[in-house]
Amino acid sequence: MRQSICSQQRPINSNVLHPLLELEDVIRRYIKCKDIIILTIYEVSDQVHLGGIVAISNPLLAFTLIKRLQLEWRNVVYSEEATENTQAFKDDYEKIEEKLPKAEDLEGAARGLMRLQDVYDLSTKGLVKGQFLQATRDGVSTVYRPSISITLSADDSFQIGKIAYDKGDYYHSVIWLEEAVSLFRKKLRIWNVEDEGSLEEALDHIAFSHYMVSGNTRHALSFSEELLQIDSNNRRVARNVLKYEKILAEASYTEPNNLEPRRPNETHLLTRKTYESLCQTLGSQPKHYQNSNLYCSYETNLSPHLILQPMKREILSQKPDVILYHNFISEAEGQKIKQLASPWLQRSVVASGENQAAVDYRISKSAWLKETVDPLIEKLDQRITHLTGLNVHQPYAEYLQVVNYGIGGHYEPHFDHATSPNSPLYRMKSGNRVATFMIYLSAVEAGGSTAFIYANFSVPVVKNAALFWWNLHRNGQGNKDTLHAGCPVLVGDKWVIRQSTNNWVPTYY
Ligand SMILES: O=C(O)CCC(=O)C(=O)O
Ligand SMILES: [Fe+2]
Repeated sequence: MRQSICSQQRPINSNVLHPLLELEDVIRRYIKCKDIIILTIYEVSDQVHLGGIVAISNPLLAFTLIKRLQLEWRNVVYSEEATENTQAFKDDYEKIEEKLPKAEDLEGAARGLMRLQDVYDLSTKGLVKGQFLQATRDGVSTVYRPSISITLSADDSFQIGKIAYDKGDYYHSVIWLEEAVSLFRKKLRIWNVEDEGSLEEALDHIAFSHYMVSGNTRHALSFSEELLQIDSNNRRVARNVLKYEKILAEASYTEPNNLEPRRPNETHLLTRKTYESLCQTLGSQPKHYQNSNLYCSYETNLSPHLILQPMKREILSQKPDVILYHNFISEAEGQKIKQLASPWLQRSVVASGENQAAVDYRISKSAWLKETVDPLIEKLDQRITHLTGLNVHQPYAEYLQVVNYGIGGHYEPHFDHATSPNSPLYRMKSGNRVATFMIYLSAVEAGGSTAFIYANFSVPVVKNAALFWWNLHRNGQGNKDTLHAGCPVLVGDKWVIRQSTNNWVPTYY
């Protein structure tokens, strides 16, 4: 016997769960609807309740949950099977539909999953089975072991492949549709009302993807032939079969040298290889015992405010200077900052020429907190000043920025200082960013480290610690060694506060 939904303990504090809780209310009232509807909500509830909030940090659960709420629920509610006695249910569903994840959320979740798969070199077959496996020279290694295993269905794999396909990303469509085809084949034409895809759809899309990604006409032909056997009246597919046969029969046809689909470098990142290996490992920086200049100490910066409670300082690197201050913020302060920022979070933007824009290479949400919002902000500002000697008030600095990276959220390699005179920083006459002070407000379960690309090391997320580095040399020139990145969050929810100080020069100088 399943436990009643109403008696189950509700999880708290997760953005993704709000619409689910409302759905539960609707469902409770129409619990006598078709079994399939009840099953779907039970399934989601079970998964969520079993692992609580921890489980929702699993990217596979996040994707399947968003897919259920965005796509599968709609398919069930508007299905023929659900038409009897469900008009009232439909009305309620339409009332809350606005709050449910949108198609763009589903696309974002799928693309986040593909990003994680690329950066952490995860096997697609493993992901489908709920495992986070990475190919190594000696076999496979487990990158992360989830507390509950979420397997992906044929339709889940189809949906990820289809999202890649619609973007013209045939590399990912091939690898995900391969899984979808093999799972749909095993289902022997059993169709679920909530499903969007089918074996026919998957064969159709994979045939064209193979043709597009590596000119693999033989694969395109064999998938099209399989489809034609199932759907013999499909004239379009029959024409495709003829087309592929003709190409292969041409005297001038030569098999492409490399039929392995090649991964696209969408953001044209030159340092991608180093960046990804730093996200997977922690790099090869010397250890403290190998370099006596990298040591831990208590720091007061000669400030009377820190004499009684010095800060635990760990020097991580000297080229560039990077320092980690442990326990910089308390648990309660971190919680409070997250609460203050939450209502104001919006998609993060970056300087793009003279403007600001949302870009694929930075995926997170952020909010700016002025000192007037709460006395805690001023308290933190002062603590930063006591420790670093830097003035962190306007116009010598920006406002505190709180950043939240969800699953797959990242910030590809970049400099915090402006490298072009057209940067908005110069237009505001605030000077360039001298230093960055970044506080980790949360731990993550896997991924999310801060990677210093040229310096070849990465810093794992240490909850409540603060990372500090100088972006500029003493002469005001940008320090190229500071190229750094926020690796994608594999499992968890990463929160940071960042503060950049400027070398603002008053105009009367
Ligand atoms: O999140 C991180 O680890 C790095 C963030 C970062 O580089 C930035 O916000 O400028
Ligand atoms: Fe940065």
